[in-house]
Amino acid sequence: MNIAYLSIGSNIGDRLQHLTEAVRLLHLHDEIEVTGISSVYETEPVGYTNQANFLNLVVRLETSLNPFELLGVCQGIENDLGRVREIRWGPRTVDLDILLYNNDNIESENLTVPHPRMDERAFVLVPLMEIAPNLVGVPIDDGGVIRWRKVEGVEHFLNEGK
Ligand SMILES: Nc1ncnc2c1ncn2[C@@H]1O[C@H](COP(=O)(O)OP(=O)(O)OP(=O)(O)O)[C@@H](O)[C@H]1O
Ligand SMILES: Nc1nc2c(c(=O)[nH]1)N=C(CO)CN2
Repeated sequence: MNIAYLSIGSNIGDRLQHLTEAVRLLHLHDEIEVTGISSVYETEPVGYTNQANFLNLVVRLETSLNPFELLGVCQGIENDLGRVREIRWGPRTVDLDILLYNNDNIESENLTVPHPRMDERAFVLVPLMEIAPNLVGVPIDDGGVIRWRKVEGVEHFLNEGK
């Protein structure tokens, strides 16, 4: 079984309904089980700022689909929910991006995983951190991404009193 994380966003129409329907359609797929859903966040547009605010969330999936099959399902859901592609990074009824697929690195014409812009997008990292705190990473100068790991905190001094 494979584990994937998707970012889902909407900034046209009934945004929350679009997000809800996208998650429902994913979960209804025979080869997908949605096993984690973040909170929904209202976010200002990045990349192309002359558009309405988005609602964003991140989901965790377990799936027998390969990454390219999963991309096809995502694009089918976008089409089912009426997405029209007019302006790059522009308004959309719904957008489903594959963030991570296992620990795979995929570089192909139609699919790059990890998503190439995920580590510069708070609308991705904040909901991802909520459902997978051990997965958030930061880019490093060789173009890679280091993955943070949680270590012991420093709050123990609070128990020592002042
Ligand atoms: N990880 C990925 N998830 C989804 N689509 C991807 C991914 N990597 C590459 N693509 C390709 O990107 C193409 C354009 O996707 P789309 O129009 O949704 O981009 P966008 O969401 O507006 O911008 P961004 O990719 O910056 O989020 C898709 O047709 C798809 O083939
Ligand atoms: N806040 C926000 N901004 C965006 C988003 C998005 O989902 N949320 N998606 C984009 C293209 O993928 C471009 N800009």
